[in-house]
Amino acid sequence: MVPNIHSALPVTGTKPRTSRKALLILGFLFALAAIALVAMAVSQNKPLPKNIKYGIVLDAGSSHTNLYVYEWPAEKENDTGVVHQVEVCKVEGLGISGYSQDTEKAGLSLQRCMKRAQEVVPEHQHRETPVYLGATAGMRLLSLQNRSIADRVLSAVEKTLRSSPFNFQGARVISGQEEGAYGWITINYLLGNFKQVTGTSGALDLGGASTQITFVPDQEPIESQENSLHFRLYGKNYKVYTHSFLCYGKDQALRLKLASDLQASVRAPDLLDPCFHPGYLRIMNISDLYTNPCIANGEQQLPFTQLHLQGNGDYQRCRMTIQKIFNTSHCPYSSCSFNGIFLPPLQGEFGAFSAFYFVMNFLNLTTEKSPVPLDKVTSTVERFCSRPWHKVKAEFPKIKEKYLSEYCFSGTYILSLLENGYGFTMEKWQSIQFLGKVTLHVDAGWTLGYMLNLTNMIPAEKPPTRPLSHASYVGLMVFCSLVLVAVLLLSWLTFHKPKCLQKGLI
Ligand SMILES: O=c1[nH]cnc2c1ncn2[C@@H]1O[C@H](COP(=O)(O)OP(=O)(O)O)[C@@H](O)[C@H]1O
Ligand SMILES: [Ca+2]
Repeated sequence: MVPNIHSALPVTGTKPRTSRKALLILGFLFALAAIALVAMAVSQNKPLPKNIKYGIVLDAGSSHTNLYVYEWPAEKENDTGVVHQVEVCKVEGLGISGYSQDTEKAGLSLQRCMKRAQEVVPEHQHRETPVYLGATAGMRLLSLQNRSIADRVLSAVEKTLRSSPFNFQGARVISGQEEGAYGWITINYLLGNFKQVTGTSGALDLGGASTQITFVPDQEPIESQENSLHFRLYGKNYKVYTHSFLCYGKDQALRLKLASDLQASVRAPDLLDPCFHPGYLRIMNISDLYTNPCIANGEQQLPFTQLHLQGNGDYQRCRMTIQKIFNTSHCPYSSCSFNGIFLPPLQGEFGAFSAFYFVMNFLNLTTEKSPVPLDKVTSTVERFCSRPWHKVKAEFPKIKEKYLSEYCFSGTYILSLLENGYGFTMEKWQSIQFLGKVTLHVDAGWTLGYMLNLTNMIPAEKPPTRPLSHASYVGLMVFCSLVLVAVLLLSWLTFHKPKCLQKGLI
């Protein structure tokens, strides 16, 4: 019997409509689930609101104190180069070691910059923000001279720091080794050298009372223990040479030179000084010259109390007088810098900062992209020294007279130290870069390295990395969800639609 097509109509007509509805609902649910999946993945993995951390370090140098405020994203703490310097506050007045006569003032002097730090760090983060003070060569010298006064100065600065709302983590004199090591860590961290296969960069720091040289030498082992440091950073071992020359910062070196000139002269109160400009005159108290352990005795034998320095701006002679403060007569190692201190052959690139930079920058010797050749540096310093003092003063009326009058000596001293002291030849000179800031905003110096170390921000081993970045992860999740929906739709069309189409019902 031929089936009655008409009688079948109502039956076959209602069934597909019901299953189509069900399929539509199913499809809708799947799409909804897929969208929910994507939404969940996005919301779950989107970066948390930016969580910034702060750290404060006070660099209590021999000439003055600087306060640095650093910030970094909390979630990237163990990456390199993520720390920014958000503030540098220059403390007015003397370096803390200069308050030996009135130790309380050392603490009070820091108050203005501590207030400034309170404005920079958001109030709700004051309590968790660590504050460190590291004192360098000025305090090293004061400790050698009078330990109890040095301790009183440290107690006074500690009192000020403790009374601030920040998390006080200590005020101490750091060793010359630490100063060298942290300067080296700072520049290599900021240059990203710890995570690259390229080598590290050496660090040259010139202060007022000490100077540091730090680099990874080719030669092993490092012949003297006290010049040898071992680090394991981001899964790599570093054997680093460092030395800090106490009394060879530029201010103490000038005193060493004057004391040596006095010894060599007829011991008259008038001294012709080739390291100052022609026409420059400075009157110094002899007692000021012999006030610290850099210059041992000698004062008592002098028949006058004041020294009259008269500049004659002679670079070559200045170099010769400076040369006398480097003793190169003995070396108990395979090679030495001066004063019998071990120095392995110089290796790699060097970043020279602090006063190395201030002086070279003043002389316009840091502006060019590639390093200025040694002979050009020498002729620039030579020319500058020969200029009459009144002309120099007239040209730079805004520069502090103390700095301006000493750029001739400082420039000559830098050349003597680097060329004769450390052995930077014409060729090796080209590997020195004079740096004020390493990256855009961060000053080169030991403070950042000190903070990175004390906050454990440089891990010994490589931190585990996620296989995918956040963006690729979300992208992949979206893509997979879309594929899922497409497959479901396709399978629905493949298994159901043909049946309906066959019957011409859709
Ligand atoms: O603008 C400048 N021009 C020249 N020298 C500067 C300038 N600013 C700072 N200095 C010098 O840089 C040196 C900084 O030494 P610091 O006070 O850090 O001593 P330290 O590191 O030996 O303890 C001092 O000799 C200071 O006079
Ligand atoms: Ca310094």
